[in-house]
Amino acid sequence: MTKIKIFGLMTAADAAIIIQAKPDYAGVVFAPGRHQVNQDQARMIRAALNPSIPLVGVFVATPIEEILAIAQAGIIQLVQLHG
Ligand SMILES: O=C(O)c1ccccc1N[C@@H]1O[C@H](COP(=O)(O)O)[C@@H](O)[C@H]1O
Repeated sequence: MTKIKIFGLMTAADAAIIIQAKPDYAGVVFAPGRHQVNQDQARMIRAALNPSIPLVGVFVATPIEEILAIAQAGIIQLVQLHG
C-alpha cells in the first residue's frame, strides 16, 4: 500500500496546513540544507501536528546519541538515515 510523507516542515504554521492534507507521515530535516530545523523548531512542529501523524526525522551523518535524544524526547517517532 502506498504511503505518503510530506517533509520539509519548518514551522508550526506548516504543521497546521499539513494536518488538512492527512499524510501518513510528516517529516523534518535535521541535516544541513534549506529545510534544516533545530530541535526547538521540531518540538513546536510536533506539538502543532495531529498526534496521529508520525513525525519522521531526517539525518545525515548525525551521531547516534543525538538522534536517540531527539527520539526519546518524543519529538520524532521515526528516523530516516539519509546517505
Ligand atoms: O530535503 C532536504 O533538505 C534533505 C536534506 C538532506 C538529506 C535529506 C533531505 N531530504 C529527504 O530526502 C528525501 C529525498 O531524497 P532524494 O533527494 O530522492 O535522495 C526526501 O524525501 C526527504 O526525506
